[in-house]
Amino acid sequence: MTHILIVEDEMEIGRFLSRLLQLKGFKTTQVTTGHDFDQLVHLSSFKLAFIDVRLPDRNGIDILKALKAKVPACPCVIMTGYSTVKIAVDAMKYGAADFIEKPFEDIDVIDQLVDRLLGELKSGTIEEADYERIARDVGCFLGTSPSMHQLFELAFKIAPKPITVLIQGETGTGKEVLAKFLHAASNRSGSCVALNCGALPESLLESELFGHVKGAFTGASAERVGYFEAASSGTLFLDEIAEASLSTQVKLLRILETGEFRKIGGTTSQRTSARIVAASHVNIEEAVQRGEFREDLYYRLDVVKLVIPPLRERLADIPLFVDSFLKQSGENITFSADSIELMKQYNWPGNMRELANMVRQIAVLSTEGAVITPNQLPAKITGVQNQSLSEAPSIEAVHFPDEWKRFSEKVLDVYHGQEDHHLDELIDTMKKMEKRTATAVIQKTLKETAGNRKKAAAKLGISTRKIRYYLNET
Ligand SMILES: Nc1ncnc2c1ncn2[C@@H]1O[C@H](COP(=O)(O)OP(=O)(O)OP(=O)(O)O)[C@@H](O)[C@H]1O
Repeated sequence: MTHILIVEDEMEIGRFLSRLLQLKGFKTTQVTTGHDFDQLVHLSSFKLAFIDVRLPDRNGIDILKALKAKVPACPCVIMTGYSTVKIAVDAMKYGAADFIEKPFEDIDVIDQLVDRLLGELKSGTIEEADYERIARDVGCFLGTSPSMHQLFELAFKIAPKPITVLIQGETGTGKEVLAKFLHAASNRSGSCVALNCGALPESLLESELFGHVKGAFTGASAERVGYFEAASSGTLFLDEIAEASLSTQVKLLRILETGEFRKIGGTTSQRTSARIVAASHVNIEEAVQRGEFREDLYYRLDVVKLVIPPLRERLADIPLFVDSFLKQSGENITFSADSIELMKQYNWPGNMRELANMVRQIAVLSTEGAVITPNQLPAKITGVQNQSLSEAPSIEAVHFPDEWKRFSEKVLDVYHGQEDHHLDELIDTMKKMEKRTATAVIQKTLKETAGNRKKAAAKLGISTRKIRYYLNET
C-alpha cells in the first residue's frame, strides 16, 4: 500500500488530510514535530510527503532537506499559509514538488496533486519534459546549464498559482521570454499583454492602464479597454517596472492591493484577475534604497523572484544557442570551431539578444552553406582591433554600400531587360533591402553617437523603440 507522510502540528489539518488520503486507499503516518520526524525509521517507505512549513521546534524546509537527502525520489508538498507563500516558493528551490495553501479550499486540488505526483513516480516521468516542451513552444532555448533548468523548473511549478512574479536579469537575458513561458505554463485562458512601464506617457497613464468610457473626456470618442482589462484572466507583463514614474507606481500599487479598477468616466469598479509578472534589468531593492522605487510596491511584486543568469555565466552553451538561432531563422550556415571558441571567450554584455542579433546579421550577409571564420566576426569578439564602439566598423557598415550597389545594379538590369527576373521576387528583395537600409543607417549613426541610442534617435528623427525594432531587438 502506498505510504504517505504528513508532518503537521495542527491536529485538525493533519487529521483531515490523513482521512482524505486514507479514503483514496493510501496508508498515512502523521508526525507533529521535528523531533518526532527524527524518530522515524524507514523513511524510504514513504512515496509522498506533506510538510507544514512551520513546526513548533523546526522549520519545515529543514525537514524537507533531511527527507530529500535520504529519499531523493520522494516528492514533497509544502503546506503553507498565505503569508508564507514566499517561503514555500523557496522550498521548491530545495526540491519541493509543489505547495498548497492552508486552509484547504478545494479538496479536488489535493486529489489532483496526489494523483499527479504519484502518477509521475510510477511512470518515471518528471515535470522536466513539460517545462522543456513549453520552453520550446515559446521559442526559449534553455541550454544545458543547471541554473537555467532549475529556474525554468521552478517557474513551471509556480506558473499555475495566482501569485505575482518579479523577473530580474541583465538586459537581453530573456525576461520577456520567461514571462511568455510563465503565461504558457499557467494555462490561463486570457492573453499575455505586455506593457512597457517606462514608455507610458504621463498624460495617458490612467486611460492606458484602466481604459475609459465613451465621452469620458474630450477626444474619448469610443470606449477604450485598458491594459488591466485586456489582460484579465491572462497575464499582464509589466516590463521595465523600475522605470515607472512615481505616479504610475501609486496607481499600480492601488490596483494590486484591491484587485479592482474603474474606467475613467465609469461609474462601477471592475475586478481584474490578471496575473502580474513584472520585470526589471536593474536591481529594484537597490532602487528602493535610493528612494527611486516605492518600497510597498516592491514588496507587492516580489512574491516570487526569478533571476535569469547572464550569458557570460553559461558560455559552454554558446554552440548550442548559435545552432538554435540559426535553425530558428532557417539559415544554412555554420561557424568554424575557432569562431565558436572566440565567442565563448567574449562576455556578451547584451546577453542572448546580442548573440541572436549577431548570428542573424552574419547569416543575412553570408551565402548559403558558408562557414563563418573569425575574420567575419565583429572586432569586439575577436579582440583584433582594440577600437572603441565609435570607431569599430560594424558588419553593416563594411558590407552595406557594396550590397546596395549590387542590388541597384540588379534592379537596373531587370529594368533594362538585361536580366530575367520575377517581379514578385524583386519586390520581395526590395522589402528586405528597405529594412537592411534602415538597419545599416541606424548602425552607422550609433557609431557616430558612440552607441547613445537617444542621441541616434534624435538625429534620425525616429523613436528609440523604432531603433530596437530595426535592430531586431524584439
Ligand atoms: N532563452 C532564450 N532563448 C531564445 N531566445 C532568447 C532567449 N533569451 C532571449 N532571447 C532573445 O533575445 C531577445 C531579447 O529577449 P527579451 O526581450 O526577452 O530580453 P529582456 O531581458 O526582456 O531584455 P530587456 O531587459 O532589454 O527588456 C529576444 O529576441 C529573444 O527572442
